[in-house]
Amino acid sequence: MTSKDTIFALSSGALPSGVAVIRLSGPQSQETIAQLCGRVPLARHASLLPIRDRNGVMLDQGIVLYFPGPTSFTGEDCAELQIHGGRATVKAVLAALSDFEGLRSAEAGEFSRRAFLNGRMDLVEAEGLADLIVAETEMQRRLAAEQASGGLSVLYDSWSKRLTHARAMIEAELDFADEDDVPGSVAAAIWHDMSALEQEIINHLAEARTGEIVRDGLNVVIAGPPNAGKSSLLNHLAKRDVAIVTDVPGTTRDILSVDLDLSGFAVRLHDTAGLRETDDVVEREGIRRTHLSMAQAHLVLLLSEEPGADWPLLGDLSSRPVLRVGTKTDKADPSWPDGGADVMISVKSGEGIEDLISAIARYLPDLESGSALALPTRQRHIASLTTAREQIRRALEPDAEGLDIRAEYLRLAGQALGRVTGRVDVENLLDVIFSEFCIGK
Ligand SMILES: Nc1nc2c(c(=O)[nH]1)N(C=O)[C@@H](CNc1ccc(C(=O)N[C@@H](CCC(=O)O)C(=O)O)cc1)CN2
Ligand SMILES: Nc1nc2c(ncn2[C@@H]2O[C@H](COP(=O)(O)OP(=O)(O)OP(=O)(O)O)[C@@H](O)[C@H]2O)c(=O)[nH]1
Ligand SMILES: [Mg+2]
Repeated sequence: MTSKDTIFALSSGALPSGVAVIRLSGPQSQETIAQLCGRVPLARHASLLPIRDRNGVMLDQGIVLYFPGPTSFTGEDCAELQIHGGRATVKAVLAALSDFEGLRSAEAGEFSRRAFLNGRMDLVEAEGLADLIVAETEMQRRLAAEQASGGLSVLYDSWSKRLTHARAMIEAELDFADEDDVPGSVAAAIWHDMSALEQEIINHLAEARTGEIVRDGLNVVIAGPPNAGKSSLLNHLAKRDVAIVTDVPGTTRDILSVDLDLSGFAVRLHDTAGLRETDDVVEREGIRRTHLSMAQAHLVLLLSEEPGADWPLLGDLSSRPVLRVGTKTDKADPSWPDGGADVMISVKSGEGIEDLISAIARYLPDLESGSALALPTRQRHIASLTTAREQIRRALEPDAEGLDIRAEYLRLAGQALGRVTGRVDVENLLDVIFSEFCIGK
């Protein structure tokens, strides 16, 4: 399938840059390059060519590439203009491209979308590619790279195959059980495998939390009474003055978030409004938001200058894991009790900060270095995988209805899996039947 429009876009990053890459995809890619550059380079060979507008005015000299479909990134004819990355240069070349009839700017993700529609990659891979581009930490990169290169797709496809095979066996038993060349009760053997498959999906889904933490970061909420030093800690860990710090209790009202890289993992730190009874409407709204973010946290850092006194007051604040952090140790009399603090810190002296970071790191997933990260990451996948699991469970119920109904549950499970990779197919059911038995004799 080819799209009618030829699309183009600046595919490299922010300008100015040393070199800027403009990509084209669609039926007019070749003709556009011919007119713009005077000739079309040999397929997949870089050529240094002039780039001229329709009046023959030279805009730049660039490295030009032509990738004929279907063996291109999108599966369509593609081209690349690698030009000087000045704002005006890029603007002029993009304007020259707009002048061509039938060419238009690409929408967000449109190259990948075409690659998917042309069967160059599946949905999971396309999503992995999108994650790879925004990956900021080593773990995010590894997770996205595994997904973009088809690691997850292989797993999901193998599950789909098993479901299809099971259905084929049931179909065969239903349709041809009275014929000699189909072994009797062959379907019985597949229930064992379906039960194993259900368990594999359960195990995979059990890693969804890890996948989400790796992809979206560990959510760490800094909470505690006003003036405890929450914003000071955020600034200290972020190594910049993100939050306003004053000695006025109730300074922070909005939630401020900062992303940190902790041993290759993304950690999202949230500074919050100090918890106290107040009549100030704005501060009350801030405190309401503090409670909301605490409820969603993977970890709450409960800060207090007077640990022993505050914690009982703060009471059962969080249903989430909590680290009790005593603050401003530089001010405190060393003989004071720590009130059961997990860590004592001072942002002024730096004391205890490394201990705090180590304590937070203990809440990060324990992943083997170098191993493939085939984890579910997106709600979309998790929802469909859960549906698949539920349908398999139904098919396995001991008092389930007849074979035909149980086969239907397996079909629905396969459909749910197919929605994950974006290749819901039914055609290969017949292929499997014919390859396993000589029915068409
Ligand atoms: N200059 C440039 N660099 C780039 C990209 C690009 O589009 N342009 N990529 C964009 O994401 C990534 C590389 N990904 C790509 C994936 C497939 C094909 C491609 O043309 N595949 C054909 C032919 C493969 C071959 O040469 O053997 C194919 O698979 O049939 C190109 C780039 C990263 N670097
Ligand atoms: N000596 C000392 N002072 C600190 C330390 N940490 C914070 N402070 C001071 O404590 C005061 C309050 O700090 P903030 O970081 O604004 O406290 P907060 O918990 O964000 O307060 P609210 O936003 O009002 O809830 C400021 O005057 C800080 O300079 C510390 O480690 N040592
Ligand atoms: Mg604050």
